[in-house]
Amino acid sequence: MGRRREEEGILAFGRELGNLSSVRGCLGVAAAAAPSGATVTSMGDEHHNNNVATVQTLDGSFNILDQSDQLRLLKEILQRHDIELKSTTPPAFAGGGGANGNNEIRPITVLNAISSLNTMEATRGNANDGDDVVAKMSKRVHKIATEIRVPFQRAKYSQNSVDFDDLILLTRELLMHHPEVREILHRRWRHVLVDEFQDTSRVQLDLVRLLTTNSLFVVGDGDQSIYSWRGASPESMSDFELTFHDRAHGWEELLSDDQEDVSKYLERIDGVRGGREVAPLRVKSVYLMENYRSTTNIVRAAQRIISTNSEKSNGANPTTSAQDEIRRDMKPMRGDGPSPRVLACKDGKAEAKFVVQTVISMVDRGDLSPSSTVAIIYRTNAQSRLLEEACVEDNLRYVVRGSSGTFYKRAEIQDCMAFLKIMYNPRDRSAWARAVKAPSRGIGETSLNEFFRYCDAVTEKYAELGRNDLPSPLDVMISFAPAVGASPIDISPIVPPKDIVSTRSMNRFVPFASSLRSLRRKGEAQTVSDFLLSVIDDLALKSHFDAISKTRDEYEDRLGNVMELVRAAERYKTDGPCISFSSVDEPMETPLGNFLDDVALIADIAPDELDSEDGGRIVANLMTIHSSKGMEFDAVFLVGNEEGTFPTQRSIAEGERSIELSEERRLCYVAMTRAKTHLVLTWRREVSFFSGAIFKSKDAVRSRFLDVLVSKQGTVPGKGGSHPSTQDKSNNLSFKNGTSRSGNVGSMTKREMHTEAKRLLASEGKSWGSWNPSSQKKTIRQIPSIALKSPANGVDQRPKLVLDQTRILSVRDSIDRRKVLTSPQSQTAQQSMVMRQNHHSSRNTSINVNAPKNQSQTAAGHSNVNQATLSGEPPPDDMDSTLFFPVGSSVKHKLHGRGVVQTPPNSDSEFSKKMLVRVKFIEESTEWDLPMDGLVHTYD
Ligand SMILES: Nc1ncnc2c1ncn2[C@@H]1O[C@H](COP(=O)(O)OP(=O)(O)OP(=O)(O)O)[C@@H](O)[C@H]1O
Repeated sequence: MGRRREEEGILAFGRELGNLSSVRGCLGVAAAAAPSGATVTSMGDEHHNNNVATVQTLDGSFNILDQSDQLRLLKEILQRHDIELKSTTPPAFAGGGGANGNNEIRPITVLNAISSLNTMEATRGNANDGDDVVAKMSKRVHKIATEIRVPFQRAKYSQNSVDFDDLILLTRELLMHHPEVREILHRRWRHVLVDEFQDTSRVQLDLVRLLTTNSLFVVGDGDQSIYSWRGASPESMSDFELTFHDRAHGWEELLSDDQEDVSKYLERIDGVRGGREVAPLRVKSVYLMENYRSTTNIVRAAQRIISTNSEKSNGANPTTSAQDEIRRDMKPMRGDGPSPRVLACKDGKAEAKFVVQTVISMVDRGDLSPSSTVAIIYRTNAQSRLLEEACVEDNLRYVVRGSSGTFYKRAEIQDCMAFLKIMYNPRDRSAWARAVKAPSRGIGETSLNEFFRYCDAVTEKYAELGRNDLPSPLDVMISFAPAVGASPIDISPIVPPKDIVSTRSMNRFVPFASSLRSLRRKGEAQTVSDFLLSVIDDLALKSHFDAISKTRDEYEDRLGNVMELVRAAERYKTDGPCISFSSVDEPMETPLGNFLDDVALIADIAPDELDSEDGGRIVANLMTIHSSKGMEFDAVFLVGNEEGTFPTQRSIAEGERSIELSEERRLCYVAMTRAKTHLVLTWRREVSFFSGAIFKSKDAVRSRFLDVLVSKQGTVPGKGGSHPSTQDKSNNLSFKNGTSRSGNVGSMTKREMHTEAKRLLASEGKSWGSWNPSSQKKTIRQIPSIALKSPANGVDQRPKLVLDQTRILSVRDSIDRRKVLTSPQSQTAQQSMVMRQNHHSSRNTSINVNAPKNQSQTAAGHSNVNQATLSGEPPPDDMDSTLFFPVGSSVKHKLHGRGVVQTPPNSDSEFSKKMLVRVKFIEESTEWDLPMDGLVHTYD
């Protein structure tokens, strides 16, 4: 509205350079604007460690050091101070000193420690960023970081350079201690907008405060705060009012030298004369109560995950927080949609297959169109491997989003593969080029070319001599190793290396050649997966992955990927030793060859980017939860929901109310809220883990997040929640404003409920108009609660609807069942009859706030029906059908015999509510939709 652009400051705190421009600009402006002498780091003396003797200065043309620049500088400083990151004392436990399993401290750890100390120093006196990290630092890391923190700073500033932390910390310091600089920025930016406010750290918040004069607009969702590991403080959002409300300006209490009357100050910077009254800041919170993205069922399911009730450790005395109230009042605008589904799969392979085939069948059935958007979301990058393979196998187009890219193209995977390739096909020069650099051995391009030239010379000489025992490049490299016993091939007398290979290169080749010789021997005895482990150990690849990782998380992510590669190689473990050099001339089908071929097939198909010309087919977007932030998809599949995977083992170890576990919960919320219409959550009954030197399988435990979803009581049985039986049954209406996904209300369709509600209201002489939401917010109760009588005390004017626990009528009598299930058609018809019958009983017995409990139980139980006695494990009461009978699992039915659970129809949102399971029976080869209580699992 005619406002000058420069009046609006948009702050972005992301680490990506693009996003940093505004913060850089801020410091740039500040530095340029600072009067001579008020240089950015002059506050070093005042506020930094007193050891900073020399005042360093930055000018406006400073450059920003990225992490590799920082590490280089750090190593220099460490060297100058004679500080060794390696320790002479043996490690107390694997990974104790550094992430790479030995007692070496990683340079990145020191860098992060310095960052935390700087933040602590800058925010001294406050419970602030860095405290936790400092508390968790080892003594040695703390000591080193303390010793070199100041020299490191000084070195940076002397080069007129800053790092990412400095951008924020220095700007904050500058604005705190130089009112003239602050004023320049206040004049320039009168309106500040911060997006993703939930991800701001305390220091960033200070910066926002310092820049705020009289207008600040922040947007965020505390439930989506997923970057606490990067310093984000989820409280930024909830404490917003506390921070700003009734303050004269943002920087109140942050500055000691702020003397000027605020109204005069604002008049001055506005250029307005004449005593305008300046009101204190008033925080106005606007809750966006309409959700245009997701269906009601998805919104309610996600709310169940995030609600504070689900965090109660013992389920006792569940209270509803104000935040929960607001969440519950959220009005989804897209109708109910299908229920989110929870499914158990046998293992990772079955899970991947299920997800991919479900996507394909959803398109076939018309639930999705080819242009629909689909995401397959997982917690860690390594999980993409099986999903990618399943996509390739079933010809589903896919793309891996996020920086990690497709599995087999990840750096650490390609490094490992390079060694396998040179073992299998030593003439693969690209593999050599990669292998010699993993890790760096000082073998550069020149040395490598010398090696290749020497190989060529050997080939020529052997041809010239007419010899048919031409050594491979691997033989050639191994021939450089010092002879151990009788060397099988001694090439040097035939082609002397010194004519081609320099001494410098030869010195580099010798240790590498020794490693390769020993590895080749192992390859002749070990399976592919064991051999891969030998490659990783013998060549110290973990240290290499450590060195190429910027953070500990990145290192762990890489290790996770590599272990996933080993797991992929396990497929060939019964095929014997991976390589055989006994018949070099005859290409043999070796396990290693088979593995490489299979990988090549997947790697070749795996797209880096999708060709838009190849449109017309649906694309699955594979990504981690973190990468999915901000996106939305018609269908979302969230996989790997087991304890230890999601939430992660590390967060579980921290305890139920830990920051880590809360963040996992928010991650789950973020993932679920990416879905617009379809949401499927899967977990694996069996997962494998690496123990000692082998993979072991173990029974997985369903994620506590899924427990919350499938538990009718809305609590977490076992893992931090009380057992369902101890819970208040009235908590059953899990998706209050939408539909119930489980059986209790599911016996009535929504239309039926409305009709029923109207009928009851009419009989009570009430009308829709008399029903008012209690909340002042825009509360929408799509299915109003109805009661025959209002409570006597008249406090709550909302009538209540109490439905009984009835699911569908269990036709347990075998003769009845035979009659009912004579054909799929008659079964469906009969089933609806059963549903209607049940509905009838609900109406008569249960829509009554005063109905005695046993009355509804009688209706629910239909206790006059004979109980079928089937051997096996009956389904527990608090689970839904698809959960308990995973697709592909074997089941037994008294009449139909053995069968296999089929994919349920996605389009039929009533299906899971009716607790039906689709089964294909072996003898009849017919598919039936049967009530789950007539089925039992078979494990043979
Ligand atoms: N007023 C509206 N009318 C119709 N659709 C809307 C409206 N506002 C938002 N939407 C749609 O709702 C979806 C979510 O909006 P948007 O991405 O802005 O939400 P968000 O708050 O940034 O979500 P998140 O933080 O969860 O990623 C988008 O598809 C958007 O087009």
